[in-house]
Amino acid sequence: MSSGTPPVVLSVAGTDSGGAAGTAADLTTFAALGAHGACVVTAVTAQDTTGVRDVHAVPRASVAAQLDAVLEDLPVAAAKTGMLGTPEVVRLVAERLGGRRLVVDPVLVATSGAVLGGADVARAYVEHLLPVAAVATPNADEAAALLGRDAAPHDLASALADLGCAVVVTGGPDGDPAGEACTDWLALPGHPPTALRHPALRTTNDHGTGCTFSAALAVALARAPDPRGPADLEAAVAEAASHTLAALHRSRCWDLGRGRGPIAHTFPHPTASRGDLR
Ligand SMILES: Nc1ncnc2c1ncn2[C@@H]1O[C@H](COP(=O)(O)OP(=O)(O)O)[C@@H](O)[C@H]1O
Ligand SMILES: Cc1ncc(COP(=O)(O)O)c(N)n1
Repeated sequence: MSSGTPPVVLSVAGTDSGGAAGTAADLTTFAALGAHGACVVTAVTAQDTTGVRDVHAVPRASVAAQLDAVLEDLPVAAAKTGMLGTPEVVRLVAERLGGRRLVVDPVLVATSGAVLGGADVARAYVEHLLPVAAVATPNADEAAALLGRDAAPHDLASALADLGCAVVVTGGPDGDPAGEACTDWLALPGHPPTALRHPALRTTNDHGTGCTFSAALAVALARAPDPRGPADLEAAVAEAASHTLAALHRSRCWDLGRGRGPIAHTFPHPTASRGDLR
């Protein structure tokens, strides 16, 4: 690759009109971490910080055409999936991106509680996409929905890793009685799960956190020498968590919207330091 050329990382996700989650979170995270972002849109949501008002699923043929356009032209180093919306699109993504450096964030429910993928979508993830992914990043609720049963986060991580991919069951601050630490559980097929702990931040501006984390993980995997090796995987997850924590820290005092505000995707720029623009 010629000097200065960034790695290409692909987002396959839905849009969020409020600019907090989905495609917006992915592309801004890729840019912040020095990757060129390509994007395949699977759904258009009418969404703000308080909820999701409407979802338009992009037809399978159009998602397939977008995937073909990107894959036939660009050297995609890694990809991540967010909201896929329908079982047909989950299967399509498994066919086109399976076996690559692929991070699957199985988006089923938004921070606001809106359902973005039903039981049929959850089944398609388990049957088709997780077995061909490099890493899956469900939160504990999504992991339970995928397995159809509840259990402790480390058990959920182990059970999902049995499908053949590495799994990070992410945990927000609610998992800690004191609310001071977050524990993400990393499980690799055939290995006992490992607890990865980092400080918890008190904030209501966390819309888009899971998208930011999985996008940062895809960039780290794009650069990893051995993306399936335990050491590189653990380092990539730690990098993604630290990027996410820094982003949550930057947005913690923001006052945007009436609901759970966006996590910061931007890096402060010297010429854009006036925080009071309205
Ligand atoms: N309040 C918080 N403080 C610090 N880290 C957080 C906080 N909330 C989530 N995280 C971290 O952000 C990443 C994404 O997790 P999570 O919020 O569980 O995703 P999702 O949006 O899918 O529920 C994980 O590494 C998790 O530990
Ligand atoms: C289009 C789209 N993709 C993903 C999410 C999940 O993000 P969050 O869990 O922060 O609501 C979302 N709300 N909208």
